[in-house]
Amino acid sequence: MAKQYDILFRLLMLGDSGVGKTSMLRSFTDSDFESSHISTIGVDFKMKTLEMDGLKVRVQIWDTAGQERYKTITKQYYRRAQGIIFVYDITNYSSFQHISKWVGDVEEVRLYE
Ligand SMILES: Nc1nc2c(ncn2[C@@H]2O[C@H](COP(=O)(O)OP(=O)(O)OP(=O)(O)O)[C@@H](O)[C@H]2O)c(=O)[nH]1
Repeated sequence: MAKQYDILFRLLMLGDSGVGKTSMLRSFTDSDFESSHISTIGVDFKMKTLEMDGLKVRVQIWDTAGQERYKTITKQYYRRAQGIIFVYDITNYSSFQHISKWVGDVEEVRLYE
């Protein structure tokens, strides 16, 4: 059976609830947009395989819930990611200010592992 990919990247999306994490991901993997906001429960993921320099690169993107109540679940994924996409809503200044809090949460988990 042909190999499905040559390289796998695991990425994680973090940011406040409602900033558009799920929407960005759907747009990237399915070229689709949903106008209603259905909050992610815990963690969800989608994949996309891209061809780069003759290599099949599979990107596995983990979409986390922005709501505080899911923090215990979402933190479990901080360690496993090779890259993190911090998302804010350009029309919501506090969601931008909170980016430093999200970065701090990641540092807390990754520095003390
Ligand atoms: N106008 C506009 N609305 C957007 C855009 N991106 C997302 N939205 C809307 O913003 C709302 C929230 O989007 P989601 O992608 O569900 O947000 P989220 O960050 O995944 O939220 P949680 O799962 O609760 O953490 C939805 O109603 C989307 O339709 C955008 O670029 N422009």
